[in-house]
Amino acid sequence: MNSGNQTALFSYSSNASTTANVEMARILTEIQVLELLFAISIFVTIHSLRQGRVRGLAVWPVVGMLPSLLLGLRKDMYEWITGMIDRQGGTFIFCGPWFTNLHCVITADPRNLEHILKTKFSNYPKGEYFRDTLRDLLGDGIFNADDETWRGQRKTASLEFHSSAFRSMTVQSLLELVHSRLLPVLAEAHEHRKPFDLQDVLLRLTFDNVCMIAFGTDPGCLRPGLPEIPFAKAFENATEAATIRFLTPTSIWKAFRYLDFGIERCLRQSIYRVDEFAYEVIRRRKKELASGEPEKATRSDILTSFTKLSDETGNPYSDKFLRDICVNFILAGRDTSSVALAWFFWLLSQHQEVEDRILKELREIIAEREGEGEGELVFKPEEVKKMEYLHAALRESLRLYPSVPVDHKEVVEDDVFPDGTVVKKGTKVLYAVYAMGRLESIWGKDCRDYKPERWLRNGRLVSESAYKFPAFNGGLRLCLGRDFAYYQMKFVAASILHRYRVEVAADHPVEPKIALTLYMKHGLLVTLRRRDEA
Ligand code: HEM
Repeated sequence: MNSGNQTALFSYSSNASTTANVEMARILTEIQVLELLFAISIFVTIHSLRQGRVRGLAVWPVVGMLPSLLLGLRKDMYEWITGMIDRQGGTFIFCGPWFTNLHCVITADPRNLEHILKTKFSNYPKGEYFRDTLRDLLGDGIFNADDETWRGQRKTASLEFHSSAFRSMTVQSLLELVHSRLLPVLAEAHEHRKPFDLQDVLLRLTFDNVCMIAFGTDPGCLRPGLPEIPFAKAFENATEAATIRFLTPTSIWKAFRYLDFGIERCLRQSIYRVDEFAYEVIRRRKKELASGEPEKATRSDILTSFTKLSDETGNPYSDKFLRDICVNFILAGRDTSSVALAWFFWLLSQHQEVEDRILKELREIIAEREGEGEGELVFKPEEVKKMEYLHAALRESLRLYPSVPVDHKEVVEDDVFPDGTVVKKGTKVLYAVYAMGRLESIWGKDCRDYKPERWLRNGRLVSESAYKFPAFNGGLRLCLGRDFAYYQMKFVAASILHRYRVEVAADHPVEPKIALTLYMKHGLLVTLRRRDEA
């Protein structure tokens, strides 16, 4: 019994020491693991920060530069990118998390832009990633197309944009919109003395205008009471939802689309409404053209022109292709000039001396009129052409606030940029148009000042390389609507400024929104004061 007890005691103490040893070993292992993890994290942190010194931002395992990007997004993202590019000498390689589409090269070097947009144009298409992301909305339209699909549309649309019929249609449609819709809406706002969102009013104006150009139809967004128009709303929702795809891993948005879930469901429904409108207009137009009424057949909008043409096989274009063409033109022209005008009016409110010079120019132009009656003053196309200071003021505003703040290409074959950056096949390349307007290396010490004189020599407008000032893109894909956009902006700005002083509401916050187009995040709240008021 005793010996048995002793054995039990012995065996107990031997068991106890084994358990203690096991416990000790476990604790030691845990400490070692913790030490190892600690050492690894110190190593990773030092490595990431060291990488940061060379590459501009710390590069963390798995998430890459995402933490710094998120910090940048909390403030002003465009300014953050500008600072980063400036510190990196003009080109910056962003390493996104491995599970996202965010890896890219961002450049603001004019030499690189010339290389991408002109010299090696065919090596830098929009690419499959861009096309895939926007295909549901844009189809095979000019914005989303490369190679032959793009070339054919570009050629036809370019001929159209330069035809005198098209020019007079755009001039006439704008005149009607400004004088019978914009000015009455402004007069009403002035009468009620209440602040209103000028950016919204301008957006309605350019949306109606571009629909008249693309479809030959006026959706009527700009009307007293500023009604909500289902087609315009659907277009806006579709663009916003499609933009979100750029920030979402491809597999995730595709899964959401498959499940018809969340933002993808909203996108599908919005595109459905856009299509409903587009196909109805196409159906009506084809019927009109078939009826042979001469008045209808002489329309010169984009839809009518393309409907009369045939594809390379000699067949008329399909309704789907006509829809794609029109939707792309609306996307191109619906908000670019309006947001540019909103920033322009805001800059003017900060620079009285620029407004005074514009008014002087308008007075001089009006003074040249001879023997004209007292009726409502309507600026003529030849007068708009003479507004060179106003042109310079708008261009300067686009330099600081480009409507398309960042643009995108994809590399076809490995290449080296003129600044020495190596780009591999499939790399996404962004060119930071917003940053380019704020680089001392491009514009000198006063790069952040608003100075229309920058664009004038002896009072005459001088041009600048599109690779230094790419607000309208450059090279073979230069904006097709550039001349019209300047005409539109000058006509609208002159018609408003001649009648009203635009006063931005005190303390109204002004900052850019992160989107494909540089909207003012909170709109532009203004009141109007008539020029002839005391
Ligand atoms: C201030 C106003 C405008 C600005 C700043 C602007 C800017 C641009 C930019 C940056 C591009 C290149 C986009 C890209 O390829 O990714 C572009 C292309 C284009 N723009 Fe504009 N745009 C303006 C107004 C307009 C208007 C009013 C129209 C038509 C009525 C228009 C029609 C086009 C078309 C058709 C393209 C495609 C050209 C191509 O890919 O070959 N734009 N525009």
